[in-house]
Amino acid sequence: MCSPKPTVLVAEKLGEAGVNLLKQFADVDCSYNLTSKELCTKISLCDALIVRSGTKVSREVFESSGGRLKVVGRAGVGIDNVDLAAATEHGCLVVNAPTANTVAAAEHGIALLTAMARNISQADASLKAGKWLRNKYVGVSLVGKTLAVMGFGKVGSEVARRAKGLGMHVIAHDPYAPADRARATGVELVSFDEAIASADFISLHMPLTPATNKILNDETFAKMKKGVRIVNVARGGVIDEDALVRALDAGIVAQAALDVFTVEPPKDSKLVQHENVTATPHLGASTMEAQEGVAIEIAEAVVGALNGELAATAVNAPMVPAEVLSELKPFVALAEKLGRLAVQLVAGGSGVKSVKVIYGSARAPDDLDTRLLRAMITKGLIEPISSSFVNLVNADFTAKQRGLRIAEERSLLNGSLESPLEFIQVQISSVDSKFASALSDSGEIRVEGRVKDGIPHVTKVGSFEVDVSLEGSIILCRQVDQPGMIGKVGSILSEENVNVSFMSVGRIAPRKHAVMAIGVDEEPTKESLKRIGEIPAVEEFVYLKI
Ligand SMILES: NC(=O)C1=CN([C@@H]2O[C@H](COP(=O)(O)OP(=O)(O)OC[C@H]3O[C@@H](n4cnc5c(N)ncnc54)[C@H](O)[C@@H]3O)[C@@H](O)[C@H]2O)C=CC1
Ligand SMILES: O=C(O)C(=O)COP(=O)(O)O
Repeated sequence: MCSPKPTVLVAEKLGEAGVNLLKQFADVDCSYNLTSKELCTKISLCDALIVRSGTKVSREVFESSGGRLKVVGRAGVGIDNVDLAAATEHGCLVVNAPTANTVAAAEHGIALLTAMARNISQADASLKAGKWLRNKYVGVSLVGKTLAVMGFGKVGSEVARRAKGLGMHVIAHDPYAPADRARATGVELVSFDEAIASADFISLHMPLTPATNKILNDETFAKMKKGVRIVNVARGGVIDEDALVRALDAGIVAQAALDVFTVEPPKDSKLVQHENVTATPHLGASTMEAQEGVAIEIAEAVVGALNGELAATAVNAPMVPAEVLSELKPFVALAEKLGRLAVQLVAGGSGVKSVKVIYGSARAPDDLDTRLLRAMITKGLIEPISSSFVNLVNADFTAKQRGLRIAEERSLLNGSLESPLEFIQVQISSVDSKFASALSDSGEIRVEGRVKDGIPHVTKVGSFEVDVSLEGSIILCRQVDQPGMIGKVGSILSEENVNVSFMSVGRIAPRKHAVMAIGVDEEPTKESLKRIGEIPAVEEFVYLKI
């Protein structure tokens, strides 16, 4: 029998508090040191995967999951070991634990900086080998020296604060960091060239991206002060390691202290064995405190994501603050239902390519984040007509892949600022409709909805005003407006024991055309739908599953 609990694969050592937290909610499989093949085999039985930096979560892993894998949790910061594009394409959320190991990484950076400056590891090894070399291991002082912090993010800024405490003159380079935040720490932001040319010490704290890959190379080493010292607790790949060996041999770089390597564990020992290199095996985040913190942070994020909550630390989906989310929640449901409604009104054979969404709101345009709503409209539009599974993670990607363009517009209203939205309107242009009355005067399918008492309602179909809660399924029916129509349709449905939850009639003018919208709790049989269609005054009708 299938277990009702989700299964979480923990593929690398995770703090006990995190594992215990996961166990309250899921079946937890702690399997370390899996080969890529073993991981690919296991993953098809897992709903979530938790890794650190030692596991490559490649495209193959997502492909092998057969759609079951919903969340990858990175128990740490760097997500360069996770194929984010593949995760997004497979609708798999990636979350990380971005804050719990910041101080540990910064402290390790400072530990390496000071250990390197005073030859601690070399002197220790020499003493243990029975030598007493006091003249060989004369170090350099830190006070008054210039430290360039490359990447002034969470770790970089903590390193900067600590280095200032050691009496160093700290500058930083970070193209995206706000200058006032740097200034508040007493650090000047400078250009890349200025940073590397004026530094006595360089400490690397940027993520590994295509732009930072091998950012320290033969050319940039040549621009540095002779005798510069380098610390790397970021990612090995930001340094061209062969170029670093050459720079060390040439004396351009006097010393390097490295916690991270392009390939881990490093295959080529030339760098690690170099006598001017101090090396640790990726220990930046490895303190008792950081590992417990990271484990709890990631376990909470993964459990939340498996419960359908939007993760605050999502890496490949919009992060929606809790207060914004609770405000938008009923509109999220409305958005999906309007998408479902609109697409079911399209006549078979018309490809849906162009959709316009209008958000009616009294709030200023930048006070409404529509990414969540757009994703849910996309889900509503695509899921009824395909086998794709669409969620917040892959909505934009899936729409793009299907050639579906979604344009968004704001209609600024004068109403109350209390609610984030008054209405959402979905238009599908250049298609035929199986319910001609859903077409507006300008020829596109148009449905509009509002939230009433927390429940989504459709309030407009084409040019007809209706009012039906979008809870079960609905029958839309256009007829010549005349007495007795509601009774006729209602009695056909009651004969079938179909419960009518809601009924509303929208008409252009008395005794002309009207559109009747009927909400039903059960699915009517084909026969009863046929009988509704045969009522003489009925001109067209459609049954829609919401
Ligand atoms: N050795 C270890 O165990 C650990 C390593 N790390 C690594 O440390 C690095 C920094 O982590 P956090 O500070 O938490 O990340 P963060 O995202 O807070 O900071 C990174 C900073 O780098 C900047 N940046 C991006 N591109 C840049 C470029 N081309 N030049 C200069 N700066 C650039 C960003 O604007 C950002 O301010 C990451 O690579 C992370 O993976 C983090 C924790 C532990
Ligand atoms: O958080 C990070 O980016 C790290 O590099 C820490 O890696 P780890 O979790 O110790 O494998």
